[in-house]
Parts: sequence; structure tokens; C-alpha cells
Amino acid sequence: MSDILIVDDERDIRELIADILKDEGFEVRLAANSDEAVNALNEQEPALMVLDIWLKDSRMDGIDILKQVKRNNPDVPVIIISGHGNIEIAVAAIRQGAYDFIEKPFNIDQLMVVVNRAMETSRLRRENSSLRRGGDRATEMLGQSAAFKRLRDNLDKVAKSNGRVMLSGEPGAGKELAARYVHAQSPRAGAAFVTVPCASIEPERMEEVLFGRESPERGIEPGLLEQAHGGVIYFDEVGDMPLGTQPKILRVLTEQQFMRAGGSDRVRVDLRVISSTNRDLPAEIAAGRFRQELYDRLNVVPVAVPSLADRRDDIALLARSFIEQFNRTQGLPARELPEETVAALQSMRWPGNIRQLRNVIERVLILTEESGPIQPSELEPQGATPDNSDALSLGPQITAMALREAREMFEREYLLAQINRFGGNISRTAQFVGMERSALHRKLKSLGVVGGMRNEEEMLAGK
Ligand SMILES: Nc1ncnc2c1ncn2[C@@H]1O[C@H](COP(=O)(O)OP(=O)(O)OP(=O)(O)O)[C@@H](O)[C@H]1O
Repeated sequence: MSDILIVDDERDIRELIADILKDEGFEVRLAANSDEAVNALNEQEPALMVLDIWLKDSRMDGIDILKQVKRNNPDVPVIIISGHGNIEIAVAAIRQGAYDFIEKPFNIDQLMVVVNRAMETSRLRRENSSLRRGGDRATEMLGQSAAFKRLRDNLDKVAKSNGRVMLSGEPGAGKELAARYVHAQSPRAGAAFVTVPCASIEPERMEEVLFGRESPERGIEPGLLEQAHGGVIYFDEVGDMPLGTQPKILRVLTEQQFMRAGGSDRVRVDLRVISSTNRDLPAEIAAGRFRQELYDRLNVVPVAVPSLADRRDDIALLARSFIEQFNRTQGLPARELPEETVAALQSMRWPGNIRQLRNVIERVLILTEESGPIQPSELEPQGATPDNSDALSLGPQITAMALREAREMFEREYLLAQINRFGGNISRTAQFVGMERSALHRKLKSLGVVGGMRNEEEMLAGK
């Protein structure tokens, strides 16, 4: 679901675009005519399609393919390539639902600006439409421990009101699930629940993503706030909201209305706002990275989501439910979880909390060929570390290396260990290791780790 389908009858252009996109780390598939394009679409829905409007020797032209995509794969953005001077056709394609167009000849930068924007739109559409369809099938919030019961009681009380909630807690502790629980128990349950992944939207795109835009060519493109009308908007990791966007959000909260980018009419929205953070927001305010007024507005009802370390009594229940889920949804073996393995799980450190527990269970079920009860020894190589083993073991070869080589090896091992610890979530990893997300990305690329991390967006989205 993360690749780009390129449809062009001219081999040189097809391959040129493919090379550029591959250099940027995307996976691509190629089609030379409409039949190949339709087959490729049926085989697997791409994240994005780049489509030449003129296709020689094809049953359908670009516009027909575009119409078919809009009918059968409405979440796939389509970028049209048009010949020089064919602006009318390109505009007609946009009216038919194309995402954008580029005119031949184009340069790499022009192509990449459009592709990156379209990929982000695709990711957000998928996230939110899968939620609308209930694609992730609302996971039940499980637990019996005292800490969990306190949380659920708090959420039950909050659900009855319309108050703004700020959920705080460690990564993977279940903040989003708690927000969905509040939505599902509230009078807004029948309306949308829309997530704004504040950490993974490029800051310069944030306002367009939230407020939408309008233009004569493309008409109205509603943003996430508008999509959440009547329901709940969930600001995931609100501490990552760009400083410049914060006063605008504040204004929406006060006035319950806003304007789309490029628009002149005011759009009224009725929203319930739930936010989450794993940062210490008062400290962020003190450091000038978060606005006090916005914090005061969002933090009307603060609810702390306990970490897994504070609810170790729930580990057995959660782990058994994950085994049952993986068996039902992926056909993985329904192995038993004996008490000694539960004890081993309870003695581990869980910095990635419930998400990490879920990942460990999945890996055990995928990797092992055993079919009997899960043994404690099977847990060890799976990422979660016993409480006392913080040290990295780089082995004796390090003494044979030059400093630069050794440093690179350390950086690679260290970053891989941290990424693993945060369940593959790049934004959280970046935050913990004290790097900007984009700098971490560049670092991973320079260390040659990027191949394994290609699906960052998916990981972020599919958490
Ligand atoms: N009480 C629970 N019962 C069952 N599954 C849970 C529970 N809490 C969390 N999970 C599962 O753990 C995973 C992480 O949960 P969630 O995404 O809600 O955490 P989060 O705190 O929002 O994470 P992040 O800080 O990374 O955004 C999800 O797969 C979720 O379904």
C-alpha cells in the first residue's frame, strides 16, 4: 500500500520518473498502457498514481483511467502528467478528481513537491477513512488492574460531558484507545472520530491539512476539522503542533469557526476536542515551545493513562487477548501462555508499553516454529529487554575498528535499538534521542538503515 504506480506510454519518461522516485526511497510499479494500469490497480491498490493523460495504443485514455480510479479506488490520489500547453486538459482532469498535475517538461523538484504532498494526503485519507469504516475494528480496552479501573472510571465520567480532555502517558500506553473509548461512550458516538497526527504532518502543511482549502480549479477540499464536524477531533501528540499554528487552533476553539486556505467564507464546526501528549507540556511552555493559552483550553479535564509498568497485573490478560486476535485475524498459532512466561513478561521493561507487548507477542508467534506453550526463552531475542540489561553489546570486533567506523556502528546499533523500543515509531524515537524527526531520518539514511525503515509513514499510521 505504500508504492507509487507510474503509467506512461513513453518508456524514457516512465523510467526517468521511476528512477527519481526510487532515489527518494519510494517503491514504484510501472505500466505502459491502460490494461497494464488496470491490472496493477487490481493486484494491489497503490498509495499514489502518476498518470500520463495521453496514452498511445491503449484501450482507455488517461481520463477514463482516472474516472475508473475515482470510482473504484477513491482514496488513491492521481497526479496527471500533461503535455506542454495542454493546461485545459489538465484542468479538466482536476475537475474529474485528479489530485494535481505537472506539465512536461518538469524538473525533479517540481515532481517531488507534488508527490510528497499527494503522499501525505493519501496517508491521511487512508487513516481517517479506515477509521470511518471501522477498519481497525474498535479494539476493546482491556484491563482489570486497579490502575486500569481508575482510568476507566475517569473516562466514563468524562464521556458524559462535552469537556476537552488531555490524555497524558507514555508512548503506546493506550492514549488513542482511551480517546476512542470516550468517543464511543459519548452522545457523539455516531459521528466521526478524526485523528490529527501532529508529529507526522509536515509543519508547513499543518494549516492546510486542518483547515482545508478552496480554489476555482479544485473547489472545496475540506480539512480534518471539517471532517470531524459533529464528532471528535483527536490531536495526537499535541506538543508537536507547530507554534505558528497554535493561535489559530485557539481561535477555532473559541469561535468554533474558521476559514479554509484560499477561501473567504467562514466554516462553522461543532467539535469535541481530545488531545494527547507524552511530553511534559508545562516544561514545553516554560521553554517557549507551547502556548500557555492553548494548553489552558485543551487541558480542561486532564486524565493520566497509566504505563504498563503500573499495570503489570494486566500483562497476562493483554498478552492472551493479543494471541487470540492474531490467531483470528492472521491465522497465527493459538499458543498457550503459561504462568512462567507471564512472570517473565512481567519482569521486563516496557518503554513502548502495550504496543510493544503486542509487537513482542506477534513476533513470537511469527518467528517460532514451536506449537506448544510459549517458553520464557522465546521472549529474549524479541526486543523487550529484561530490567537489568541496558548495555549495548557491540562485541569484540569494535576494538579492531577506526573511531569513525566504530562510531557509525554504535550509532546504527543504538538507533535501531531505540526504534525497536518505540515500536517502530520514528517521531517518538526522535523525541527520545533528542533529534529532530527529519534529522533522524537523514541520519538513518546515511547509516544505511533507511531500507529497513521505508515504511515509516505506514508505521506511524498503522500504530
Ligand atoms: N487497554 C487496552 N486493551 C487492549 N489493547 C490496548 C489497550 N491499550 C492499548 N492497547 C493497544 O496498544 C496499542 C497502542 O495503543 P494506542 O495507540 O492507543 O497508544 P498511544 O498511547 O496513543 O500511543 P502513542 O503515544 O504512540 O500515540 C494499540 O494497538 C492498542 O490497540
